[in-house]
Amino acid sequence: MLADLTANSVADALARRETKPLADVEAAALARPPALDALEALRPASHIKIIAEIKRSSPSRGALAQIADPAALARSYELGGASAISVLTEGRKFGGSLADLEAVRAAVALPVLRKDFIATPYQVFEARAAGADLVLLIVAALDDTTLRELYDLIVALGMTPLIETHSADELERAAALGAQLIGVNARDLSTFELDRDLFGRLADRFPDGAVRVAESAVLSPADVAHYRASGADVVLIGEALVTGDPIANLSAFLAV
Ligand SMILES: O=P(O)(O)OC[C@@H](O)[C@@H](O)c1c[nH]c2ccccc12
Repeated sequence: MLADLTANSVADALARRETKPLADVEAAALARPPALDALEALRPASHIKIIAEIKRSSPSRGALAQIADPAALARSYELGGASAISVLTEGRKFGGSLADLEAVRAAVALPVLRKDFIATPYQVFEARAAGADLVLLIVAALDDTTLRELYDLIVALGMTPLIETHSADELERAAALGAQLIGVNARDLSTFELDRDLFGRLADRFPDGAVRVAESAVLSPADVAHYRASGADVVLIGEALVTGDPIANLSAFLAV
């Protein structure tokens, strides 16, 4: 399933490349004002930090929310105290687009993450051209050579890679990259099964100094407290924020 999601995202990027050649996207990426310092925004603090996600649907959960105006939702996230915003740009299963990312970028002063199945340099240039400050790389979807190439390109463009893992072995691969921002996704992207305790089991295997991000499966403040107690610096929350009152939910999540 992860392989299909990635193959589809790469195919969609190749189709866009027909009308927007790499040289154009590269030029647009380099013409952007510099990316925001996401590592600074997500630096460990005395309180948990939240990356708030804009996601219309997912293969595991189906339709979640219409989100006619992603910029307005992003402004609510900013008002509610989020430290960064994640925008799903995958179109087929998650209902997102690069236009969503651009609209969000224009609406808020927070760092913005391109959340997609990134496997080619073209997609990284697209992210920067749309105004992304962070780009997600999923270790399970990439071989080490590609992972290194994309990681270095993200950094060279002034952005911050968020390296997503789902096992001790993948955490080691993230550490070998020198990654400073590493996530553990509670959801296995091959089976879509949730393991809420995976983050806790892996928390002390993060490399020294890395910012520790717990991804997925937060529905209540108790879930945030559980991740915090297990060592998370940051939690990435989608479903609970797009289906409920974003400002009220953020303030409850930040109060733990
Ligand atoms: O909606 P949730 O359970 O709060 O999860 C958010 C986020 O972690 C999830 O959307 C996600 C994490 N990693 C991904 C990779 C691709 C697509 C989606 C994701």
